[in-house]
Amino acid sequence: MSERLPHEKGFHVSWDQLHRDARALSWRLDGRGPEDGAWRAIVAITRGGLVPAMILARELDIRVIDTISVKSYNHQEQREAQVTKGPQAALMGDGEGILVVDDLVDTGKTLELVRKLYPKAHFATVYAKPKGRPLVDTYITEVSQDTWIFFPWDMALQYVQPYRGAD
Ligand SMILES: O=P(O)(O)OC[C@H]1O[C@H](OP(=O)(O)OP(=O)(O)O)[C@H](O)[C@@H]1O
Ligand code: HPA
Ligand SMILES: [Mg+2]
Repeated sequence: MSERLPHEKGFHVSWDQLHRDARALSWRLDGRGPEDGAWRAIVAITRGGLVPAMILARELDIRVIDTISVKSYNHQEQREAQVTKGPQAALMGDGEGILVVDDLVDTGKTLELVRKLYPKAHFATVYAKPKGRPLVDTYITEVSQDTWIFFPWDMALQYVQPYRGAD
């Protein structure tokens, strides 16, 4: 977390916004697969990639879906990523025709690791920050590096005091 916090700004994403942005991502990816425009499968990077992956799979009519789990570790300031669960090797090959999906790219460490494993895959995220942008092929919305993106699964509705009448 050391390099993740504190952040100057917050970008709050509702379920509705995420749904719209993931749909927009699917329109951008439609017909761009290597064989007649088709994608062979979607691979979601857990856990954040699972929700966008479902929406893309629905929009693009892709029914072969697998996952890759990447865990980040802190070793004296340096964040290292490690794969703790991979997708089916027979499905993946070098990644040709595979759409690898995540919710966002931040420093790019996660995508860097997955890219090394599947260099021919297409990497798509809904959101991107400048540092990670070179590692993603297609994304929808960019936010600055000092912005923390708050996803709907990490939030809850809360009571707020009226503008007049607090304390
Ligand atoms: O570009 P990076 O700096 O690597 O950061 C981006 C990754 O970090 C978050 O996942 P996290 O590792 O927090 O796990 P989660 O998806 O299970 O929440 C996010 O969902 C991306 O996968
Ligand atoms: O901005 C972010 N929001 C949520 N999770 C994240 N993981 C890396 N960066 C972020
Ligand atoms: Mg993640």
